[in-house]
Amino acid sequence: MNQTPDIAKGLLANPPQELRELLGNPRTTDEARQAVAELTSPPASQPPASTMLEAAAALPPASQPNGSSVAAVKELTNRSGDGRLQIVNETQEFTTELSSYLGKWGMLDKGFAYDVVSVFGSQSTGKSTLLNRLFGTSFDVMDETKRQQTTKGIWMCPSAYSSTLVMDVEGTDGRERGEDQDFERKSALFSLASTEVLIVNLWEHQIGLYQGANMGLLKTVFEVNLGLFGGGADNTKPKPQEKTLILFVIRDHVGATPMQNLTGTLTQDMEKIWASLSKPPHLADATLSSYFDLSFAALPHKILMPEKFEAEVLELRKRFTDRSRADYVFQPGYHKRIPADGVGFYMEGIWQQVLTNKDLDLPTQQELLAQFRCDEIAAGVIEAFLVSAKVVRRPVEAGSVVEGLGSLMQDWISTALGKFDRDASRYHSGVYQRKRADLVTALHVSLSPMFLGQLKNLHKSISGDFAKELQAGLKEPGYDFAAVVKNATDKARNKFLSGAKEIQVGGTDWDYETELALLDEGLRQIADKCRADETKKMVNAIERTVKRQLLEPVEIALSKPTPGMWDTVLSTYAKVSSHGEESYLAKAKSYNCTPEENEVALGALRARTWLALRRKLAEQTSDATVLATLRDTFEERFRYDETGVPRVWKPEDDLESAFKKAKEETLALLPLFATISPSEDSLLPDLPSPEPSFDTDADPTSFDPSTAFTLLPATKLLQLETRFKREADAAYVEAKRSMVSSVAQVPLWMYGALAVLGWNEAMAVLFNPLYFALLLIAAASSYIILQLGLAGPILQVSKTVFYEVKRLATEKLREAFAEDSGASGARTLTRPVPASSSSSSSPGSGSGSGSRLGGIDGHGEEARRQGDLVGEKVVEK
Ligand SMILES: Nc1nc2c(ncn2[C@@H]2O[C@H](COP(=O)(O)OP(=O)(O)OP(=O)(O)O)[C@@H](O)[C@H]2O)c(=O)[nH]1
Repeated sequence: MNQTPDIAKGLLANPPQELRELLGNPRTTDEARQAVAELTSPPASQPPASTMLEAAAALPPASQPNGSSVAAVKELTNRSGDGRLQIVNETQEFTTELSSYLGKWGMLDKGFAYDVVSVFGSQSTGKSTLLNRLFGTSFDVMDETKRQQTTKGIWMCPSAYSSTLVMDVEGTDGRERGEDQDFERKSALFSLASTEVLIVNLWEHQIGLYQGANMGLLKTVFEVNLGLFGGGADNTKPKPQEKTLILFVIRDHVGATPMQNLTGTLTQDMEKIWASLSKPPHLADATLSSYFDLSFAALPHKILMPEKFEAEVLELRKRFTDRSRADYVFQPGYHKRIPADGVGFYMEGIWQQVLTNKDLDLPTQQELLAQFRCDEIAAGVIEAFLVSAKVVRRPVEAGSVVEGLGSLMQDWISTALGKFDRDASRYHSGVYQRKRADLVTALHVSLSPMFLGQLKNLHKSISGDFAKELQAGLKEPGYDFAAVVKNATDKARNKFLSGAKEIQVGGTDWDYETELALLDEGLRQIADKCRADETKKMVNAIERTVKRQLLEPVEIALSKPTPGMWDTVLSTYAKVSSHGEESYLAKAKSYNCTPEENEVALGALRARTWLALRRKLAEQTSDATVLATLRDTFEERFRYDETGVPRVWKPEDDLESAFKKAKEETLALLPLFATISPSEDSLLPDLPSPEPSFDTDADPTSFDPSTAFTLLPATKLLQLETRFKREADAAYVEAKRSMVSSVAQVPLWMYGALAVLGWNEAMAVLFNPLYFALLLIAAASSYIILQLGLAGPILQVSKTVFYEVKRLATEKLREAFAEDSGASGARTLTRPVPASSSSSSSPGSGSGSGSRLGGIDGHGEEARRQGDLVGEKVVEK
């Protein structure tokens, strides 16, 4: 079972001092930190072995628990197709694939935690061999048998042991290029612009040969360096890191000459070369050490002393990997401060400049790089930002209020700026700051519609809640309208303000005041509408009360017409109207109505009160009502006496005078209904103006002020007078009749005569038991019939029976008399009739016969008539 993760965990749980320093070092990669974090936090599952390897590879070998195995993995990678890249080919073209290769090599996210080393030296001096041994790279090594130049142009390969990019530069002695030093100069420029450590590879026996190829190379390097980092006369631009380490690796060091001597000789040679340079005036005093540090290493003969060679190579490797060593070569002062993800673009730019421009302007290159990379990073950041924002943008556009939108927006901005800062802050500071400001603006601009949308949605939702709140408040018993509106408004405003402030993003000039003003206006309109509705309801309620108070007294007054009736009506009207207005004003106080609104509402109330009065008056002065009132008045005077007792007209009463008086008095009241005419004109009310603007839906009818006090026209009065007279006359006739009928009654003396004449019969009945019993039975039957209410039906049945008997008797009698007459008629007709009698030639006989027949017929008809009369008389009896 592999216990490496547990060991690593234990180590990381209580890290040694070196590891702590490493984690605190800004050059330690994010990847390494991430892997350490994963190991130290409790894992959901075992971390993959690759993560462990990556983490270990990202740490310097000194802290690698199993460094050799990691290197082996990387070496394998380097030997594969992706392991190296020719960044500049034989025709001096720069590769287009450097960035993608850097990605494959896992270098892009290293930030500044990477190093660049390049090697210079004569051709076929074992440079590629040295690099391969030192860094585990896979540069081509010369075939011993052919002795041909192998490295053409510039190659790059990552180190297997650290985040180091290694460049193998074509040999500089120009044996195969002739004396053309063009490429040598360009490659030196290129290397110095991007390299921290320049390895100068030379044989031990070349040292001291001042005129050798290496010396020419170094002179070129120094000259180029002055052009690059000398700054020229222009000191306005910031200088890049200007120091470079030159590491002399003395090959085939046999040890005969002490190292100290060799380094001394080389240093002297460098100083000589430096002194021999033609420097610009402002750099006349510049020393070699201002621009270069010199370092030395020696390696034994690879063929003759292979083991020693290997051992020394391993030792030399530590100077490239072990940060704790004093002679560690990648000191921060040498780093060219190009972030790893910009190396591809930067090197390409440098090479293009090298090809076209002899005076390479590094600050401009770094600015260009910064601009390019900052734009790229910002674009990536914005893309991720928009993806996050898209999820929330939809509901906002659909009209929803997204809770916590402000925090979300802040998070997106923080995340975006965090990413941008992490990647872009490594570039040119000025450009980074500028691009950051641009990014912030772009982020704010892209969020601005969401801010405005959320404000609108807040406005809408709060307006809805406000209306509901008002409705609920107005349903409370005894509510105070002004207080309800104020509470709801305060609540709505506070909600809006807290929502609007929540989505305010720092650094923006986003303004919610405009929307707040719109909200205020909207709330005011809703409250006004509500107030108008409530005012209408209130006016309607007052109107109902006013009508109740007004109409009954008016009806009573007009049903008993008197000359003072209009005074009563108008004073009631005035009292009720003013009471209604007072109660409106008392209630309207809490509605905060404006004086204009009060005026309109009061106008409406007055108009409606007047209309109600007018309608009632119209109703009371309709034909039927006026006639009924007159009739009642007339009857009251004619049919009842002064004490209210109904009159029974007697012959001695003066019916005509009484009738005349009652009729005249009643007719005198009719003109009262014609116009509203109080005893004093001052009692006439001021006519209200018809309501034009208040609740026209409720009662749009208006009235004509010119006929406001007229009720009945003269023609109508005449009609009513005529109709009334007719009715009064009928009443007179009826009274007269009743008087006659009372005159035709049985005289009193008849009752006396009846008592005297019928005394004996009455006594006979009373003292005869049979008659008396029959009388009692008859009385008892009558009583029962009356008690059961059968008198009517019995009477009806009796009548029916009587009429039926009468009819039958009449028919029988008629038949009987008809038969009797028929028999005598028949007897007359049986007499012989002369033949001539049927002849019509004798006018005498004709006429005689005719008169006889006529006599017979007239006799029969007469007899029948007499029979009928007798029959009828019998039946009547
Ligand atoms: N004497 C000696 N020969 C070496 C040493 N290292 C490598 N060689 C040999 O030198 C020859 C050239 O090696 P390379 O590594 O190709 O040299 P190079 O400088 O990269 O050659 P180019 O790329 O063509 O310029 C090879 O045949 C190696 O075996 C060394 O330390 N001493």
